[in-house]
Amino acid sequence: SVNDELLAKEFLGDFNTRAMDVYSKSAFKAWDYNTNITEYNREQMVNSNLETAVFSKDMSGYANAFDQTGFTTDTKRQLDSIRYIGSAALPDEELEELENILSGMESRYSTGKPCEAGTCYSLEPDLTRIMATSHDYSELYWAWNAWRAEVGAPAREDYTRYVELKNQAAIANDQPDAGAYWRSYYEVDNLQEITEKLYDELQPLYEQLHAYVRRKLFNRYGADYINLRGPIPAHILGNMWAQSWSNLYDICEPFPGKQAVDITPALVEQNYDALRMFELSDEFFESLGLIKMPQEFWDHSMIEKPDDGRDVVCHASAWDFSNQVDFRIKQCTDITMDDFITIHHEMGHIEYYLQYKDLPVVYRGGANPGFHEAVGDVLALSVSTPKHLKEVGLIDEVVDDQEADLNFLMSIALDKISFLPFGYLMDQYRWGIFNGTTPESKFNEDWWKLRLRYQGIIPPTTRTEEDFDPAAKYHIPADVPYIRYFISFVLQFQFHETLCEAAGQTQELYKCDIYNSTDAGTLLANMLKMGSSKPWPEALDAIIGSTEISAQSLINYFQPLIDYLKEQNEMNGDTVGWAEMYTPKDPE
Ligand SMILES: O=C(CCC(O)(O)[C@H](Cc1ccccc1)NC(=O)c1ccccc1)N[C@@H](Cc1ccccc1)C(=O)O
Ligand SMILES: [Zn+2]
Repeated sequence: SVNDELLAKEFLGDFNTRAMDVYSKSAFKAWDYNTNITEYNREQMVNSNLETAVFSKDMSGYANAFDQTGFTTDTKRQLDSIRYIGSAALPDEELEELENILSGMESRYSTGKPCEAGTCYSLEPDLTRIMATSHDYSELYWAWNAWRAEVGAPAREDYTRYVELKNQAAIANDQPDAGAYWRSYYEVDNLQEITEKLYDELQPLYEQLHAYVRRKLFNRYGADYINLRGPIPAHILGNMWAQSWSNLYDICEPFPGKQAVDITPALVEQNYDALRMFELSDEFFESLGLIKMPQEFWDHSMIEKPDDGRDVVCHASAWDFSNQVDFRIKQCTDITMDDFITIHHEMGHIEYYLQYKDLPVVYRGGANPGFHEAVGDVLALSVSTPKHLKEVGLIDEVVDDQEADLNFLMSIALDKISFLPFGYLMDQYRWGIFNGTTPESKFNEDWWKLRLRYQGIIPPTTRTEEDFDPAAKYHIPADVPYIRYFISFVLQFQFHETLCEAAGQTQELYKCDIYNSTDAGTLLANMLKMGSSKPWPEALDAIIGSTEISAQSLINYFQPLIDYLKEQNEMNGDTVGWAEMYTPKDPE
């Protein structure tokens, strides 16, 4: 083996040039498929991925040939990131099988359209709108079941083979299973302990919100469907996966009519379209002195669902074409507050791409995947404040008192606190499958055990192993890890706290809006510029001055609401938790 750092650096330079070319070609093929799902585009993408895998395998061989003794940390870090190549480590035949399974699962999910009485319903926007706006127990029941029948159960066979191939690839990358391989992105040997500790600290907040919301749903749907000491039926929480409950704001509002916080009506009234929503978001990023979206972004992004009958992957994503020029968002934007927030989330990914675009390709990633998910959400915390929404004309007046504050905190909690158990359980579930704890015979049973244990929800109707409900959530058939979002939801409040200090905002954290603060922007940008060139505690230290991830900032932010929820639950005589199992009545 070669112990020559000059040679290693020459190899790394050569790799960087060739990798940009190879990755760029396959990104454009993937873009063509994602924005126009056809058999031809699918095959083009699969073949391109197979070519990329040949390149990755070659490069991994070269990187492995170096004896790193005495090499600098940076050279070692770059070589190591080239050595581990994911599914490309599979033999050609297995890799092709996996690529076909992956694109097949993605197609099934993205083209799924359940039909009823001659009308067919897409997930976005049709079923999403029903789940968000309907108060009809049986209509919600239909949408919830129809989606799972269409894209869940049919994915089960593919998923079983997917698990085998993913584990085979992990072993070829010196990892015991695919879950261990995914966790290795975080470069710590105790990620499960870290996330479990965070969850234990946050669980009390969730169970207060759960009890409060259960009471409100009891008032709406009655004792036939809601048990005040039990779990909540999964289909009446305003979201297809019960992962964010902001669409229940109308029945959860602490002080009705005191302070409007839902801007969906205003967006529609003021004739906002997707482009104007994107421009408003970009303007916020620019106000911090961050890099604005380049012209290519505006020229080539797909920000609306095409109306020419094409099938597209509607689930939002942000793309880096590895050529330091092309950066795009693909989103089927609906004119809602939810989608306005998602725009910031996706633009946060693009901002990260722009900030690290001149680093070596191997360092063009988040400090850890949770960092990448947090960037846009941090800015959205400022954008969502009544103060900011008034400044951009989306609400008429700001009421500045305790009651208005609680209304606002409730609207944010219904997104952020409700998400925590879901963000936590998604990969608990998949880690359990990958390490063999959950056998194929219990794929659905174990899913609902976790959904009950962490979210306190139950299916509205009996589920069996004929079903495969996890596959009704994009990230499962799309092979996208999820613990990144749980970590992001904790990190984003630590970032928010620090950026608010940098912006000289001294009042309560939940009132802070960093708009126009280039001091805050600079602090954020300096961390983003690091990409994945250093272990994530160093990036965390660079922005917040500590290497520790902590739930304390999130708890501080919501403290007034937590007190309110405890008071309300006690006043209603409601016990927190969901110990009493029951079966909701079937809808008429
Ligand atoms: O899935 C997303 C947003 C899509 C995305 O931006 O995270 C996207 C997912 C994805 C899609 C295709 C392939 C891989 C990942 N991720 C990115 O576009 C992305 C990922 C890593 C780096 C840069 C961009 N959000 C999650 C969780 C979430 C986050 C924030 C608010 C609400 C909900 C969800 O909807 O369940
Ligand atoms: Zn994201």
